[in-house]
Amino acid sequence: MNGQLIKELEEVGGEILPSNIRDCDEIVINQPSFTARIALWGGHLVSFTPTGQEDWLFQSENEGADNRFGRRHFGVPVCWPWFGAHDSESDYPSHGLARYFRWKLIEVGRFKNGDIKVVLRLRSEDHPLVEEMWQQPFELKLTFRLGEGFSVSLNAENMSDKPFTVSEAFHTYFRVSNNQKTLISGLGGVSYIDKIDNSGTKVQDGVVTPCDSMDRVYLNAPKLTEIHDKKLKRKFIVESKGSHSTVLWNPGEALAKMRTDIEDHEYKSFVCVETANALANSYVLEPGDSHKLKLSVSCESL
Ligand SMILES: O=P(O)(O)OC[C@H]1O[C@@H](O)[C@H](O)[C@@H](O)[C@@H]1O
Repeated sequence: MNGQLIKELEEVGGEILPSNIRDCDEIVINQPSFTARIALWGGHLVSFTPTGQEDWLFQSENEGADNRFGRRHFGVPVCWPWFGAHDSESDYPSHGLARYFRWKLIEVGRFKNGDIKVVLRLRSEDHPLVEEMWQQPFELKLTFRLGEGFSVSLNAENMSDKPFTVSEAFHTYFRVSNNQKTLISGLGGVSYIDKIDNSGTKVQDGVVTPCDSMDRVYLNAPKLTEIHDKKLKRKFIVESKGSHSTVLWNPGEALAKMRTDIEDHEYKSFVCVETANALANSYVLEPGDSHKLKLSVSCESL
């Protein structure tokens, strides 16, 4: 890796360490007010832990399968350029290709207010398999802003001469003390596709609680959602830009037991609130155009 970048990373209190995620390096940033980890594998924020608090993000104890598309994606996985199953290729992984390749660190520094900035990039030409799975050239840039809270922005550019359709998400695993007692507000009155009830359309009545065994795509969703955790006396404020869908997911007990990437009981410790453009909110990216998807997370005491 570029020596100058390593130096700049060290200047902001960061270092590159080996990780057990696909034997791929991880960026670790230690500040007086927080510690954060970003995996180059999949370009995802693995952990964000303000000093004296529990991690805001969930990680499984399970090592996951070791095959090419075996997953080990918690924290804030990046799903792009398709969300869910691929339209025609049944052997392609769900939720796109971005979380299965090594991203490159291209910039590190500070924002004006002192927040840490880390930028990663994935281009189609970085790996022959990327070009095989998605024939039209693209460039993805992920910008992490780490401070009192964190934000992640995904800038996607269509470098080809033809339009393509994108569905995408930040599939964030928020750590909670007990999914049964977690409450999500901000989605009242919004229509959603209930994927575990024959993908029927329903309308959200008030808050979502308990957060158990659910797989819902809220379409044309509001920009602000809150996750209330009474036991930890905290709420996450989840704000989105360039996103029109919010996806809520928790596997529940039965599905968790069938999955090979999490321990049986771990479904109780997270809820996925995903900043997305999915199903009817997918969009067409014209040649030369780019689109920015942004997630900002802050936390307040309850
Ligand atoms: O196992 P994966 O590919 O990370 O996906 C987990 C879940 O992610 C959610 O976003 C989907 O709506 C679910 O249908 C899916 O099961």
